[in-house]
Amino acid sequence: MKVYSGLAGIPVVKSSISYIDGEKGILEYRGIPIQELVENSEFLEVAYLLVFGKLPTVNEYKKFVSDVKKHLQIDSSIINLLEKLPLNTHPMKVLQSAVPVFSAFEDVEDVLDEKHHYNALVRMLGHVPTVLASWKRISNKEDVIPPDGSLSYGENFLYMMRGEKPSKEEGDIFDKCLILHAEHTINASTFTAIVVVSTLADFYSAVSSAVGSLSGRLHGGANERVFYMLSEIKNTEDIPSIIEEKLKKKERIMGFGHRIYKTYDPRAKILKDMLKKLSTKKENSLYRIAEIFEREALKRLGSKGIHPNIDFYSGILYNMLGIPVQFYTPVFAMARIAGWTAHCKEYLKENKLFRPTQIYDGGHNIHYIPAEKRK
Ligand SMILES: CC(=O)SCCNC(=O)CCNC(=O)[C@H](O)C(C)(C)COP(=O)(O)OP(=O)(O)OC[C@H]1O[C@@H](n2cnc3c(N)ncnc32)[C@H](O)[C@@H]1OP(=O)(O)O
Ligand SMILES: O=C([O-])CC(=O)C(=O)O
Repeated sequence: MKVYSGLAGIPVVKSSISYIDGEKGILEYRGIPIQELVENSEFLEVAYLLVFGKLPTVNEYKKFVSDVKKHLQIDSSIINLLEKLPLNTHPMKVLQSAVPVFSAFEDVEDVLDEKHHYNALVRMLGHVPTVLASWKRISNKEDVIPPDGSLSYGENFLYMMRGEKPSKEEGDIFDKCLILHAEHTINASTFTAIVVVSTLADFYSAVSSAVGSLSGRLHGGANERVFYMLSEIKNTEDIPSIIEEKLKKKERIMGFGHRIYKTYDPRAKILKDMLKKLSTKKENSLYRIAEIFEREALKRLGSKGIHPNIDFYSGILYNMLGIPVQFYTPVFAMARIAGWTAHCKEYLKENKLFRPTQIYDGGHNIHYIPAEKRK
């Protein structure tokens, strides 16, 4: 028997939700290239596409958006809960704690029932932006701003978080970021979600667990670390030695490398293009640093198939949109609700409890030693 470390290269599902060609740098959602969706669609439409397998008709989409917007308002008990938390609680932990509480507002009769899948999806898409924006305001001792359903999904989030309405351009940029983060086959957090749902736990438990999985620095948590890494650079001439030093110490370069992509992550390319366009209008020193960092890191890592991933450039865009650094990974989670839900729903069609095995390499017949005799 052999151990498949990290399950690398082992298929655990058949799925029609998204497709990656890691050699060519291709990503498709339900067969549609990511570039085309970023160009033409909006996040909630993409969420619908991912979960229901097709683009919605005009009426289907109207109903879906209206159902999500009905859930932008959260119960005052959730705000009370947030108000009791220590002010320095990381927003990923806040999110991980808040999502299971949403189940108190839905009578989940049967996890296999598609009604639950729909209800949980629209509730989480509606509640999560409000929880995050409220936590940003509460933790800064600012007044919570109620949602404004007349704004687009992304505009409303920026408004609730910042306290001022974003421009149309800011709303569009944010929406495109959400599309790019919505889904990515069986990554660690999506795998977590389907493992949880395979026990027939509800979708809130699956998503809460997935949020925990996404928070780690080898996964979504890298976007926050990239921002700190780049912000610490005072002089661009130091970049080559900073990279050398990290590699010498066997440290990972945050925002670089991927289990599946052995070339440039197509999402990073789109984010970089968006930043490049914005930087021609307004000088952005962090983007300039990131570009030089990328060039220098690629000189050392590119030949090993280690390139920028989605987490490398996203934080610089979020920074431009006025989103505080600790909220970069939570914003990733907000978008990924779509992918997690799509996979949970798909997995339950032919559910099989996840229960892998192990190769035991411990001892046998070892006897209990009373505490006073232990060394
Ligand atoms: C949304 C996302 O989750 S995207 C990924 C976000 N995570 C990061 O940006 C963190 C930095 N990146 C990494 O740690 C890795 O690239 C991972 C974990 C994402 C994927 O790596 P894996 O496929 O598991 O490869 P693994 O960890 O086995 O690394 C293979 C080799 O590449 C090296 N390597 C991989 N990524 C990096 C990196 N970012 N910096 C330096 N070296 C790296 C490893 O040190 C290892 O070298 P070795 O064979 O000499 O020991
Ligand atoms: O696919 C992965 O392993 C990580 C990733 O890029 C994502 O989840 O977006």
